[in-house]
Amino acid sequence: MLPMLNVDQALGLIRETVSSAPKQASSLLDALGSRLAEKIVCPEDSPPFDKSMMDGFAVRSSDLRIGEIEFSKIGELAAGHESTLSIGSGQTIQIMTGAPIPEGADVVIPVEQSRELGDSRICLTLESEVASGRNILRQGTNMRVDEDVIASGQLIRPQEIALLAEMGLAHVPVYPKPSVAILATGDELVPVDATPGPGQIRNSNALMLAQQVSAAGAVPEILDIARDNREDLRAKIQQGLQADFLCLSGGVSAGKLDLVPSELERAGVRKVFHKVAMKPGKPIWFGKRETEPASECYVFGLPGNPVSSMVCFELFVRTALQKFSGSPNASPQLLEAELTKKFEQRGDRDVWFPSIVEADSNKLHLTPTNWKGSSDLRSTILANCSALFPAGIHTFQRGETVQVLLWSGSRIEPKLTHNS
Ligand SMILES: Nc1nc2c(c(=O)[nH]1)N[C@H]1C(S)=C(S)[C@@H](COP(=O)(O)OP(=O)(O)OC[C@H]3O[C@@H](n4cnc5c(N)ncnc54)[C@H](O)[C@@H]3O)O[C@H]1N2
Ligand code: MOO
Repeated sequence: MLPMLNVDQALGLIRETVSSAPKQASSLLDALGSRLAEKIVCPEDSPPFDKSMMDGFAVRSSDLRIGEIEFSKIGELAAGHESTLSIGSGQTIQIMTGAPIPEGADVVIPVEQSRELGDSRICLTLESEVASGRNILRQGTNMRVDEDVIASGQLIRPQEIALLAEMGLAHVPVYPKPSVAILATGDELVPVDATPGPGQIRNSNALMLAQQVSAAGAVPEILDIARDNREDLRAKIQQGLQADFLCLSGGVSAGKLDLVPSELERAGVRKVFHKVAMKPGKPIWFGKRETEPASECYVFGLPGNPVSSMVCFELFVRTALQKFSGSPNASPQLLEAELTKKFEQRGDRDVWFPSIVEADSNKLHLTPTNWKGSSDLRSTILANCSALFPAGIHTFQRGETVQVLLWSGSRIEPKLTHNS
């Protein structure tokens, strides 16, 4: 029998298997959270003209010296307007922030350094020398025409939207946000608002996975629970395969009613891997339906235990979604943190242990929770990450460095010291 894959090998297979989605045009309003599918080249200089950075008086620097100097004011210029006047020696135009610098001027003296003398006479007071260009933002200072300004694959955040808007790009090429169907399987499951009968439990995985999908920038659709019979499962799998991704939970291990792998293969989903040497999450299944490009679907069979589903999503599904969405480096972002106490484990699988990572001014600190296993959701409430404790090492000492996977929707809080 082949040895079970490790997490890195499984991630490698996911990156090899998942291609990025065909690009499409998106309006700027809808582009938030998508990735750019082409690099963006600057179509015009920014700023497009030399502009004033202060409300003040535009003058020639050659007229300036320390002390008080009188000027004749020949006009006023607000942002959004252009002056037809040219400034000569001894002349000034009162200018507002953002207005184009009038011809002849090469300096703006802030209004705070001015005094009206009446009869269009202005006195400017200088306490130190002023060089040409003071308080003027020259055309093209921020970016020049034909420069590459945003790389393909860049995540579109509010500031990308603003820069694209500044460049006049109302529609941009993006990788579309993936649609993700979520299919919980199991005869024991009832909807969250139903009262469980004997042997039944509530379907908590579907809602959790939907939130993880949203946090990953994708679009979830929760399907009705599939029952542990081939007909129902088959019909719901067909429904789920219409999405870009299908995430099932449950039914992937070795039980008699674990029908998911065989029904997926029957539906034309080619298995890429089944089982990874990790805890929680060992029975995870991954495959791709590739009948025609238009109906490609990537399928994850996530183990039904809630913490297993959650951690497998964070490690594997997120990585696949990143690749599909055009991320240039799709992979879980692992941080390094120092153990606050000794930790011991047994077992032959790498353990991704629900833990608390906190920050002080110079490092991250890691405290494992009192986790009781794959069904123990409660411990995850205190936690914000999984800490990786590799198989084969039984004792991890306080102060040792461990790798940490921050969960989606979680943040790192400052570590409270004894004095605080
Ligand atoms: N003989 C073996 N048995 C098991 C193995 C194995 O290798 N050999 N692996 C174990 C491991 S590890 C895990 S993890 C589980 C995963 O099993 P399945 O993916 O087949 O999941 P189920 O058996 O359907 O459910 C497991 C557990 O989770 C509960 N569950 C399922 N769906 C949901 C849901 N939507 N919301 C909340 N809870 C859910 C379910 O009731 C079970 O208690 O298999 C081990 N067995
Ligand atoms: O791998 Mo299972 O997810 O331990 O419980």
